[in-house]
Amino acid sequence: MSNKELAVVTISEATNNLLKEQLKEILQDRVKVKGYQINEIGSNTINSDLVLATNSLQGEIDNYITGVDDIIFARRSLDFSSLEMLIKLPDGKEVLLVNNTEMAAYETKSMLEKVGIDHINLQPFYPEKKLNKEIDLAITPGEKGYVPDTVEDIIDIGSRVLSLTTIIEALIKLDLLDEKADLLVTKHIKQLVKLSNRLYGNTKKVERINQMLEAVINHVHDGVIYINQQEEIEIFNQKAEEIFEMKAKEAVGAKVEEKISNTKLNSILKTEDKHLNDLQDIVEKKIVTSRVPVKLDNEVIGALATFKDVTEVKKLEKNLRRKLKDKGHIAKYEFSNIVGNSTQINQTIKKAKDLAESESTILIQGESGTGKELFAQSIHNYSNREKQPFVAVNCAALPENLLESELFGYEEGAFTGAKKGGRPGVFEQAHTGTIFLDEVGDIPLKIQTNLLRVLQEEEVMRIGGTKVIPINIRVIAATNKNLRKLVKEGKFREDLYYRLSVLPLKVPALRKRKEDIPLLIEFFLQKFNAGDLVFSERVKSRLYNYNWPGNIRELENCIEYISQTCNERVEIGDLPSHFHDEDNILRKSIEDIDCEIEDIKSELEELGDIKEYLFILNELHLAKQEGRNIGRREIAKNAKINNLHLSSHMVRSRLRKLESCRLVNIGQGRQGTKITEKGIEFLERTT
Ligand SMILES: Nc1ncnc2c1ncn2[C@@H]1O[C@H](COP(=O)(O)OP(=O)(O)OP(=O)(O)O)[C@@H](O)[C@H]1O
Repeated sequence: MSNKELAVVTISEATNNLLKEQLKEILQDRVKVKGYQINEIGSNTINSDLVLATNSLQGEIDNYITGVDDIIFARRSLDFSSLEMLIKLPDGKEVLLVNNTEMAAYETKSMLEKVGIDHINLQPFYPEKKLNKEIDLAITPGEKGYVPDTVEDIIDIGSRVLSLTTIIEALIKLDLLDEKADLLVTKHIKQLVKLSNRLYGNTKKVERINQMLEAVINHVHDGVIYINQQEEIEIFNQKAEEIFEMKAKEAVGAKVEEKISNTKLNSILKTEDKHLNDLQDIVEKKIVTSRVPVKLDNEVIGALATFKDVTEVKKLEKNLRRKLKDKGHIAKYEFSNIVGNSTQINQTIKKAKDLAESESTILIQGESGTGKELFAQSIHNYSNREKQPFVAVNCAALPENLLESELFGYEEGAFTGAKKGGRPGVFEQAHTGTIFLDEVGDIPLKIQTNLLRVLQEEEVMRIGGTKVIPINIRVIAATNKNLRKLVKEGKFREDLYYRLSVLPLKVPALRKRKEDIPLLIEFFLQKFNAGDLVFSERVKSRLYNYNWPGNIRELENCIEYISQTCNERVEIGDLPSHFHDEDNILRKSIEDIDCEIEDIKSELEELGDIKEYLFILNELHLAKQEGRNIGRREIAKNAKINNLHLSSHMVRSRLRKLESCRLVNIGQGRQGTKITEKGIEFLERTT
């Protein structure tokens, strides 16, 4: 369930239930829908993100609800299917129009008149109203209880449902229009088109469909075309403009065959058959088309088609095929390939082995480069499916339409060069084996819905296909994102999250299992044939204390870099620059300082007599303690007194060396040279 909430406020319980039902059907589990009857609100506060109240509560609702900024007053429309009966009533017939409030009665009257029911004489009637003449017929939108007993016949046109405009307004406010547009259009388009045709005849065309409907149609990701009985185009959405490279202005009103050859839409008017997911070449493009007749009273009044352009997918597909071929569908790694001996990694391996034995979906979570895929492959190879395929798909690497085809496949002929029998998606390829959905947190919402269905029903339908293919797979998903957070933000379906995270496995970050670093360094040195490289103590310490944001992958890259750039010995300066960035280094440990001091000591020893360096540092330290400056001449003089041969020139070169080790700071002119904190530490630890 999403964390968004919508409150529906009405007068009657019946209306409340009806509106809630309608909203739930559209919003499904994306938004929590709560119902309140106005009289029952009392002192209860409503904390929903959005309130949808019936129109008759305008002006009144403020007395009941405070602190809610967003209130939509529901406009409601009729259930179109019942209008036929009203059309058949004789002209001028007097009819009671019964509703639960005065406002609602007048609203319904005006709505009926707007849709063309203006040939009968509608008399609004509501509870307080007195009936001063006898009328034998009442029309009511679901409020039969208010019809006076004297009335003989009642036509119940059904409760008024939320108008499309209101639904769209709510979806916009809940930030869900993009996601729900496809669903809305399929639900409403047929009804509205039917109505506009039936009630307005053919003289008034697409302008009869309100602007909001057009907005919805234009939001749909597929091209949409609707033709009437005369084969004239009435609806031509923006996506259709793109696919057919033609403006709607040019298309609407024209015969479909004159504008677009080969849509086969006009034949649907005659055959009345449905054609779902056909693959066609239209305007030199590969298009997946679905066509359905639109019927009223069993009479075909038009035909509707949707078009999905798959040309682009085809191009991307080629590259992807190549990549996948390189990859093969086998899992190379086993648990024994996982390098490390820390308690953390050993526990993770143990848990993974336990999980491998079950058949349930596993969700592996961990930072990037921690070895999630390595674990997924090892789990597969440890499971009963080890001899079956292991198919990995990186959900973040592919654009939406390509990912869809990658997962679910295409039917025969979808792409030039595609194999006979179409191309199976990874679900089919992984049949009887394991599918590894890497970066699962990056799957677009639209595909999440399909994915959930495949996981629940254990069957797939290829794009352009009609048959369902049963599949038997074990799913391992991985992500470096916080899926729970994505669910809260509405970016990941909660139901899918629960479906995937049946068995969670957390792979620890490298910085949390430092003991493994030396083992991994050794392992990668062997891998890159650089086993005889010697690391200085400082390098070892730096690699140990580095925070490794890219985890093992970064360590692997680092060792590869070193193996190519260094010979024999690796010094601190040989590491890439970001290894020197303070932000990337964990707070230094005592061992780290010790190692560093050892390194400097051996470096200075190599340069000559270390005593000379220690003498200079000592002189600087004494001067610092006494709060005076000391120059290189004075140091040279004092050295002589102590039987040490150090010319002022020699002092200068040694100071430079000490500065490069950050043990001293050489100041300008009279400022003189100062020992640093690190210099003092070095002195204390070395003497
Ligand atoms: N414990 C380990 N022992 C040896 N090699 C490892 C280990 N963990 C990871 N690797 C290696 O590190 C690299 C990254 O691992 P992998 O691709 O499995 O990480 P990941 O967590 O799936 O990364 P991402 O989240 O970026 O997809 C691979 O080359 C893998 O072989």
